[in-house]
Amino acid sequence: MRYLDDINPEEFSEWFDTVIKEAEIYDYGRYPVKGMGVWMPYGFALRKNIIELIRKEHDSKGHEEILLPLLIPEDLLIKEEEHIRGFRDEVYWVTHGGLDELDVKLALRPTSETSISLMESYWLNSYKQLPKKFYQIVSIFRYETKATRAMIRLREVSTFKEAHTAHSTFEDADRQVREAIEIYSTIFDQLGIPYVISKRPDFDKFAGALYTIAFDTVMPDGKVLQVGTVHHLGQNFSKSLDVKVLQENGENDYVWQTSYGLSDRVIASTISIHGDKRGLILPYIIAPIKVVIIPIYFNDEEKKGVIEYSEEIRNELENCGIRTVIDTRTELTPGKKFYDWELRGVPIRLEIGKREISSKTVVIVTRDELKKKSIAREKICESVRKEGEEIDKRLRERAKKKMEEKISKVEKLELTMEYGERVRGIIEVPWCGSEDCALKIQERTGIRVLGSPIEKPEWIKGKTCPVCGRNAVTSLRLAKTY
Ligand SMILES: Nc1ncnc2c1ncn2[C@@H]1O[C@H](COS(=O)(=O)NC(=O)[C@@H](N)CS)[C@@H](O)[C@H]1O
Ligand SMILES: [Zn+2]
Repeated sequence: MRYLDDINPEEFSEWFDTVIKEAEIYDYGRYPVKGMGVWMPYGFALRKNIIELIRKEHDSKGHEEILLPLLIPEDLLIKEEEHIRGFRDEVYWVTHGGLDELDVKLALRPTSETSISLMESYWLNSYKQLPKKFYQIVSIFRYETKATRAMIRLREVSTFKEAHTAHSTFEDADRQVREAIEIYSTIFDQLGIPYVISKRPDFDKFAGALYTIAFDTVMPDGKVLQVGTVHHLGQNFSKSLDVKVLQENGENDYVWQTSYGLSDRVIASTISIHGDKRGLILPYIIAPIKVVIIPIYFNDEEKKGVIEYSEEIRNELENCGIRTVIDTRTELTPGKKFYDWELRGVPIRLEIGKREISSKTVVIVTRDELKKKSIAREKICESVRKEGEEIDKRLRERAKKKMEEKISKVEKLELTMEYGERVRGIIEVPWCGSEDCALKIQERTGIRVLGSPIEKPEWIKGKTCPVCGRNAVTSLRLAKTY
């Protein structure tokens, strides 16, 4: 099997670190600051396409893109009590300007609820302006003390999309949470990343939130990665930063807020979930290079015709917006070229030799199936687009099936570390709903509580909580996480 299924954590991190380097996506570990990596040209183009997809979904739902300063003065950052308690150990501070000590310490933003709320206290004064939906795609900084990893756990999170919304009522903010869940579901579906959506336990919600909803995916090594989160912030930040609007009833009231974030982990999971032993398999929708043409000839006589035919096809594909390259390198054999472009995950390869010219066809090989088939030269744009859609559909379905195989319902949970050590993927247990029991399960098994499904599952009917024996009201998901 070429795919990475059931690869163990060490092998998987070896595969990931090697592929992002060899495919020239991301240079990690050589830049002399821990937790900060470099986007290389091909990786930057991939990141750009993923950002465009994220932008499109936010813009289509009435979000306005803004840009807030990187630095947050200490007195502003500490305004919301719970927020700063949660972030205190993670904040980077700027203390000097040149040789001068700054009179106020400046934080590198770990996230921007405080700075956006301050600006909203100037911008917002009437309910007629609400709901307001802002977002920015920036670098944020967190002094992560757990092991840092390329794209997955960074100290400079270089692709951080943070959305911040303001509403007249609690209910409208709740509606926004549901809209954010829709936006994230669409983004992950387009990237073929499968996910489970869970309400985090209170002991693991975002600092300053009323509640947190998280998108988790299962990586090839069976460990779970939190790839997106949505938070209902209540009036916590609007009260501490005095964001009030004149309501319809003539009262001045604090706005209700939400925030939701994605990061470089979206790129890391797209790479990891679809990759195989040969390297990347990039979904057609976000591949920087959609088609690579490999001209095949055995002498200069043939070469001229084959290159001409290839250029004609490349030009036609480029003209219909399909990024296509012809690999004319003379120092590599076709076989070496196949290997190189498969490593880079280019979704479609066209092989063109003299036979194709005479039969007015091309040989097409899709990166996920790696099977050759001959298709007509005419309507090449349409055929390539159709093949691209088929690739993305197959990638999405394969990934979803793989994840579902790694989710198991467990009625009798052994509350031991040995049991926890053996867990791969996600386990779901019946749960009484008490956070105390959830904490006990986490402590006794050593695996992380992801939270509970947002819709109550049927299967827990008549089942009991593995800790207290009371009737289950919902299920609790647990997993080894990044
Ligand atoms: N150190 C990190 N490296 C890479 N991604 C991270 C890191 N920390 C968080 N993330 C990702 O960023 C997402 C949003 O971060 S968060 O803390 O949960 N939420 C916020 O910061 C809120 N302000 C919403 S933007 C997380 O779901 C996770 O996928
Ligand atoms: Zn219980």
